Amino acid sequence: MRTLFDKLWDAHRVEGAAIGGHDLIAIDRLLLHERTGGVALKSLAEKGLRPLDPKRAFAVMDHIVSFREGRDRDEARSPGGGAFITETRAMATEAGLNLIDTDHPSQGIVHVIAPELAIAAPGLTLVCPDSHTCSLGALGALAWGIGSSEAEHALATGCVRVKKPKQMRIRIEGRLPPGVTAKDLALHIIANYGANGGNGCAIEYSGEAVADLDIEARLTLCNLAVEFAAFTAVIAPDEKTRAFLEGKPFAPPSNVLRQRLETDEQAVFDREILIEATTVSPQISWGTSPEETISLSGRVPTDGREKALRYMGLAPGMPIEGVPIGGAFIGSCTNGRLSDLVSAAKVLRGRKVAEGVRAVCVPGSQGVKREAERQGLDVIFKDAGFEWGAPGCAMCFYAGGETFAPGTRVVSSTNRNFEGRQGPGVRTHLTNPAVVAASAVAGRIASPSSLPVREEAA
Ligand SMILES: CC(C)[C@H](C(=O)O)[C@@H](O)C(=O)O
Ligand code: SF4
Repeated sequence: MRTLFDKLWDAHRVEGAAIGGHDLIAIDRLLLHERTGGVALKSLAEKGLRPLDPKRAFAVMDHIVSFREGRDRDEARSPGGGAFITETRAMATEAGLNLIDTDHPSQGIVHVIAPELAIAAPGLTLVCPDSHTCSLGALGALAWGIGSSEAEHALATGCVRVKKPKQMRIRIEGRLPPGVTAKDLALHIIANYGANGGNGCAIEYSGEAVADLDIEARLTLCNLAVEFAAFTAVIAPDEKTRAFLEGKPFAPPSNVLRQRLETDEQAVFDREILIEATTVSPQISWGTSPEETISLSGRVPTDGREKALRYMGLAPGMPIEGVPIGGAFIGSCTNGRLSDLVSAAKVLRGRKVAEGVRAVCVPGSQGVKREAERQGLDVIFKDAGFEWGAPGCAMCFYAGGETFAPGTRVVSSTNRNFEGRQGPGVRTHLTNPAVVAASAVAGRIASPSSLPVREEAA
């Protein structure tokens, strides 16, 4: 009796190659970005080695690229950052990798474009020197983040040496209430079990509420697994997965996509968690770790955590709703997909961002941007007073260069709220895109339902 994860693992474990408790796992597809992937390519070239199978590797530009609409090809968002772009391009080209360059029609955040292009698909192993590679497990792939030197190894050998993790199943039964998203579910889990709750495990998310999620929402749920200290996350592929991937450029053939891939009924996990979906509410982080999260209608905790409170400029026991903000960001591999932009635009339509708030939306990929523009979402965002950016990680993490002013309180659709994550002194509150939009309009942390009724709707 095996779990889905066991099946993925066994199908890729190289027989007879285990050493010191580690297995050798064959990698189907390797993703690299200009921030950490370029390092791996450079180191490999310096050793005089070449990728074993360059067409299995994809070099993507996302972390350092400028998010200025109309940016130039080599324009970075941090001083000196252009070298990451030009060097990665040169080495990826020389090595014969698939290159998704800054001006490529599919460019975007690696974890956003891998599903869009079906580079990630059920049954495949994928690695990338980036921690949020766990997102791709949402498609039934075995995908996890590695270091640059492991990426170099994977390029050269097509394999990665890795210890098989323990396994945890998180079943989410029942239905999420209206207005509660996959982001809220993920934050709820981290808040309740702690940022170390995943404890290095491979997590399988299952249950009615997970089956109900569309693929983009599943990607969001799995994206935050690494903030739960999990090795990775997986979700069994279903008809939605197949429908999502079919016909995309790198999709496996239909008969492969149709294979059943799921946990056997009697399979045993090292740990099981059961969550009742109806108990989950919209969430927002108040502190400097994703576990420092409360319900949007809740109050800042009164027990300890003084350092986080001081950094965030909050007092124990105060309601989080109503706290004035200076910035809003919608984007990232967590919530920078079309459905995220749609949910924010629904709140923004016919409304304006409050004075004194800098609001920025950066679609996760060129594909997301194109579709959003086709639907007129860019007009809604811009009319409301949002900046509309060019795809990339943008303000999800500070890379030097442009950011919010020090001390600015920012509501953000991203996944990390560490001190300085979005810039020196910047205070990040993680939440879902609709709450980001509502807060931008209100000029304070606010739920969409608390906004005054729009004139046209009155
Ligand atoms: C730069 C990269 C290695 C990093 C990661 O691994 O996650 C980044 O994407 C992040 O989100 O902090
Ligand atoms: S969008 Fe943010 S979390 Fe995602 S890969 Fe980029 S920097 Fe990392």
